[in-house]
Amino acid sequence: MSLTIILVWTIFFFFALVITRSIFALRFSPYRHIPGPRVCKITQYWTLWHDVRLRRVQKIHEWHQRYGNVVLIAPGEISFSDIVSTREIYGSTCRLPKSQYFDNFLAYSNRSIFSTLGAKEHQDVVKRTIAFYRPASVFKPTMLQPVRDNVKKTLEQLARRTENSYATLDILVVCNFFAFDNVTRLLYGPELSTQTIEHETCLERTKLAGWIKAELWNNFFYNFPVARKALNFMFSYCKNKPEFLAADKELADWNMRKVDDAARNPADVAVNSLLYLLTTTTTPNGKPLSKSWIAAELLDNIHAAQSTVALALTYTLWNLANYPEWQKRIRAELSAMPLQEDGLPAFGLLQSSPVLDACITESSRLHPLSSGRAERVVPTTRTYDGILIPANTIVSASTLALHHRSDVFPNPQAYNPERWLDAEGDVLCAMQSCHIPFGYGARLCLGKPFAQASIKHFVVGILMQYEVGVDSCSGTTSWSMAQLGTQNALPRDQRCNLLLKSISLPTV
Ligand code: HEM
Repeated sequence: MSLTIILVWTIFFFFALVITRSIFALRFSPYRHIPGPRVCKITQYWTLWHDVRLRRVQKIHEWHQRYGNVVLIAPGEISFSDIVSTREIYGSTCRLPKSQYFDNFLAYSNRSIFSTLGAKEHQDVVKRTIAFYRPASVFKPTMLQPVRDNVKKTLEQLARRTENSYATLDILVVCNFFAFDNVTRLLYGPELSTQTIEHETCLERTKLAGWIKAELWNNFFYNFPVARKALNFMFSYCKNKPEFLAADKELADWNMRKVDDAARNPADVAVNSLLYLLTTTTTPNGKPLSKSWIAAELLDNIHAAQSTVALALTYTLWNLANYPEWQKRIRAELSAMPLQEDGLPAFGLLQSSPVLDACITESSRLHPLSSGRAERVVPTTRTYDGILIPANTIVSASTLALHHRSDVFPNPQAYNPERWLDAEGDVLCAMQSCHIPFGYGARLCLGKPFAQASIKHFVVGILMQYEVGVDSCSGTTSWSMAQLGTQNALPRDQRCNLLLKSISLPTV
């Protein structure tokens, strides 16, 4: 047979396959009645293509705007953007298991709390640490003081860099350092945490840049794990592996060294750290937790806490830089608060500061930071929002679409903290229900109270010292700040240059 005939037959079979698959998907598939782009009904590759381009989250939001609350995003995968379905998917009643996507978050071959799939298994492991993250624990002065100290140290560092007047700085880098120092302190305690805030070029800090690069590649690697293996193999003999390949392993090794240090010198582990809790906790049959599970849980907490908090801070400051009138209103609120010895208002007062709250909440509505794939699996055929969903379908809620519902948030693209100050009764209730930056229900973010306390302290510290502005020459624009559809939604340019101008707030 000649090569031409083989080629013709190959093309013929390919088209026959595509046509058969399309006819099946559009006429006979159990998903044919679900609204969504036609191409998504036929193949999963269209959504996958947007995923590796880091545009998945935004695309799904666009599809919700076009097709409504229920959208088929790939054969067997459905996204929702209404609160009733969101409650059913994530609420404690149905307790749907997480999808296999979370296998990507295994560390040292262990499942951390975050990557545990089944509801029952999750209930068993979350018991170990849940009390550690509760407001009653993290809002204790012993837990909050290190955060406040880190704000102070960051401000001292900024004062040197702004020479007490003004400068344009990449605030994302500053926020990354702050978030990293905070979480490492929470996890490992003072002896084993970074404690390097003074040294901008220390090992951990230079590695942060690599971790951000690795984050940008993760969507590709999660979809094509073989590609990661192949690249790792190709570069295995290179001394200097590209940062995006080496960073994850370096962080994992660095974290494991902390666990080893703790095992060698248990006296160095502070009693209020997560490491202490994990090393002193036992399984139901009285055995200590395995070293690799402890390390996996700590590593997962770094992933969960570091870039999310850094980005929450960055976007809050970016929005305030664009709306200086809200900075003034926060400062007016703060000016009525007496300051503690460390120069910041007491946390109790920050907790009841409606303008500050409204500005941070509105920022997290416009820029949700963990808006990736919170997928769950429907075990049996059932109805959501009046639509029959076959068993084993992967379901998720689109955080971006919920946060931009125009019936709940009029003019949803606008940064308008006033909406949170004005709303009451049912309107406020609907807004709160559709605002899920920390997830929802049974798997709600454990670190939410700690994250909120860190964000408040940092924003207040900055606004008390500086007017934050947009520097039109810096290259940071709304375009460069548009979020990428990654697990932690980074800005497109991975930087945020803001102008910091010193001010002095009248003291009380
Ligand atoms: C602004 C900052 C943060 C955001 C936006 C955020 C967001 C989220 C979201 C959306 C989830 C749920 C994911 C899912 O349902 O699949 C989650 C889970 C989790 N987060 Fe956070 N997070 C933040 C900060 C933190 C911090 C500071 C910590 C730790 C100190 C933390 C620890 C965790 C853990 C352990 C889980 C897993 C919970 C479980 O499965 O039971 N997060 N986070």
